Amino acid sequence: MDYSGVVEVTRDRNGIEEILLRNPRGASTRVSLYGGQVLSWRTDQGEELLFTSSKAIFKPPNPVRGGIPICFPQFGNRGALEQHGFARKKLWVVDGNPPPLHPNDSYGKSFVDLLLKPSEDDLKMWPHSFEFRLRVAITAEGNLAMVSRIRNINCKPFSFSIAYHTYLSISDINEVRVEGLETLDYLDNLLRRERFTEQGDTLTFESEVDRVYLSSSDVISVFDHQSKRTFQIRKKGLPDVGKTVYFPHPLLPFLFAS
Ligand SMILES: O=P(O)(O)OC[C@H]1O[C@H](O)[C@H](O)[C@@H](O)[C@@H]1O
Repeated sequence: MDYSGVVEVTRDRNGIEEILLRNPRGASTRVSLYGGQVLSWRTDQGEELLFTSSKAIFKPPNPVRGGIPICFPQFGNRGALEQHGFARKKLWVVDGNPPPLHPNDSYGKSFVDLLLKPSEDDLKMWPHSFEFRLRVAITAEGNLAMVSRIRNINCKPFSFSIAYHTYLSISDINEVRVEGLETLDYLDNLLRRERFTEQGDTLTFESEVDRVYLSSSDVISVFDHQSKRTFQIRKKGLPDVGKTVYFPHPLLPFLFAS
């Protein structure tokens, strides 16, 4: 089974296209061309798995606080660009003819490929010619899969950061624990990025947390005891994990950066 099941293309209130993907069992994801941002991921029972803030502003040029903003070419304020770079505030296009990916990245998945190229203005801020290809896919099992490919289209080397700034929907932050970050070093954004080592076996949350865990393993689990749901987050080629929890809001943004 190999299908690219784009079910529907709609326009949001600003006239920007959104693409709905659905798997045969009915699990779905919706991605906006604004920012290449996944805004929804639903189970086959229709339950939303991503959080979007009720205060999110759906009006360009604001970034949307919710779903999965793409941070590129900078994560956070670690660089000269605006917070999280410009990709989350740009209009992406659908790439009808992307360079081939590994067959496993297509097999049994419903997917769409998006493309971002720098505008003249972007090149003034960040003078590097790139093509950013993003594949968003939903698997036969209802998993959400994202693959990013950044191509340097001239010969001058450049470095960048990328993050999937994923806002997971959880029931009650007091009922959540995270496994897979034990014993790692992290930079604490609430303490001027000072470096600490994680001591606990699993992580629970009692107050605001804003950290980047360094060189994490490729599987992290987020257990939500109240909703009896476990998110398993698998990554490849992205070394670090960030974790931000705002209190008292019931959301657990989770992100990966490199
Ligand atoms: O408000 P935004 O620009 O979307 O950033 C949202 C969050 O991004 C990261 O998680 C940073 O570590 C946080 O300090 C920041 O609050």
